[in-house]
Amino acid sequence: MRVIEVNDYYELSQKAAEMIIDQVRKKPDSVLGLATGETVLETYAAIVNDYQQNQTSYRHIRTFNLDEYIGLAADHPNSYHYYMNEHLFRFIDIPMSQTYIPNGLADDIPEECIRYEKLIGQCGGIDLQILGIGRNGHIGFNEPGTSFDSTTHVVELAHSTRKANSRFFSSLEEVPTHAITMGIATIMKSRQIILLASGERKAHIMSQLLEGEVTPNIPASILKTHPNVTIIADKEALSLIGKEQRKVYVQ
Ligand SMILES: N[C@@H]1[C@@H](O)[C@H](O)[C@@H](COP(=O)(O)O)O[C@@H]1O
Repeated sequence: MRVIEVNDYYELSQKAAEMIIDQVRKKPDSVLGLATGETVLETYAAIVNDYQQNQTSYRHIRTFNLDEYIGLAADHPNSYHYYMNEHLFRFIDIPMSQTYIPNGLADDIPEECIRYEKLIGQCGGIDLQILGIGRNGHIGFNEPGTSFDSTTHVVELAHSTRKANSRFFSSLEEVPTHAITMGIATIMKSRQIILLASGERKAHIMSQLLEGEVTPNIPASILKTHPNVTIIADKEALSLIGKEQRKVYVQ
């Protein structure tokens, strides 16, 4: 695991976009794993900007999103389907039929999880997975305590996660209680992973992640055992890292 330290959120977004665009140019039929949340917003904006300036093509790219709320329709403004269309897909030349997001309205949700997991395999697995990190260390919606062997599954969202995500809803009650998420084993099968962390609100979890053990209590800690993980984090997110850990990880 290597950590690239950047000055601020702007630089983080530029760097992340650059690495994704690089992957797309090198392998135009790449399978990308995508995340939602606030952190990746400007990365997507930078990708759109590059598309408009340089016409990088996504025609043969396939994408798999990490997660989706259960019970929100694709056109609900807080669904991750809506988020992805709104911030990325509608601006680039990717055919919508090549963009996959778990269906949180499926009649048979456990079956949907199995289908989604299989589909990733049928597409050859994920070349590059983008991750954000929750303040409790969650990746996707894999909350603390999730088995490292988990594949795509249903989760009950932690109160802290619902509270954190309630900023996008009009009230906490409106935040769905459950979601479908790729599992930790699903994420770990990706050939390359980039995790993004920005701002002071991620400083505590970043120090726990970099200084602590590999433990299911901090789902992101498993990334330390993956052969190709890059963390892009800004100074604020790395502000609580001790000197020794800095030497080990930070470039
Ligand atoms: N399911 C998402 C995650 O995929 C995301 O990475 C994380 C961090 O979000 P943010 O970037 O808004 O801090 O929280 C959400 O719960």
